[in-house]
Amino acid sequence: MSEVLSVTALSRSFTQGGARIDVLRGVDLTVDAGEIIALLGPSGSGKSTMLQAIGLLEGGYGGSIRLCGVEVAKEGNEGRTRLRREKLGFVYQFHHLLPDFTAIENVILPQLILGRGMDEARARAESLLTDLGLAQRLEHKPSQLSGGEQQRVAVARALANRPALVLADEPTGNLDERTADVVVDEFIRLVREQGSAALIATHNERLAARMDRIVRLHDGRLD
Ligand SMILES: Nc1ncnc2c1ncn2[C@@H]1O[C@H](COP(=O)(O)OP(=O)(O)OP(=O)(O)O)[C@@H](O)[C@H]1O
Repeated sequence: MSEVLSVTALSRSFTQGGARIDVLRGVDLTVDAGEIIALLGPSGSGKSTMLQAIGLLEGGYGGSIRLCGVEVAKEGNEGRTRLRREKLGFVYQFHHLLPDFTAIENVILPQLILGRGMDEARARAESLLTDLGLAQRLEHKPSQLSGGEQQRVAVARALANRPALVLADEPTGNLDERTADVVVDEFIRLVREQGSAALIATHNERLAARMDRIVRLHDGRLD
């Protein structure tokens, strides 16, 4: 299996009010192409911090992150931005959709940023949203959609560029249990269909059991 992500000795500390907390203390993780991994850990254990580092959203960490064979620390800002756009997709707890754009526009936009033509981007967005049961909601704005629908649009947006790795931070944390189950099932199905890997932080052991592998963050390391 080819390797999508290799994290070695990842560390991250914060200093708050003069006190230093070591949130990540040497995290090692390898993710193979197409692998779907649940990241579990109690509140405050550092799941979001870990996803932010892997998401190349923040510097300030120690250790090594290799994404699709590229050592991230050796890249400048431009290189990191390109890697993020080309290789990663993100789903957050709250959808973070652009409020003034329709569902389909929210899914088209990241594709245009990567240079895909409008017709192709629109066709891909429509196909993903239809697959997620939103064929009748393409022209709705986020505020006109239910929480579960908004999260489906966020899933479509994350997958639009066929990322090698999807990072999801509590993707169904604000949904009721039944809706969360359905959205996670659809999410996993689509990720599998297109062969992406995924690292999904969750508190929910039941949802985690549907994934290929579970890793647990504890005392700043993965068990
Ligand atoms: N920018 C920051 N400055 C100071 N401390 C921070 C910062 N970001 C995170 N922390 C601290 O790092 C620890 C880990 O936070 P993080 O959000 O990564 O945990 P989590 O496992 O995702 O928690 P939850 O499941 O509640 O979302 C917490 O104690 C938090 O207070």
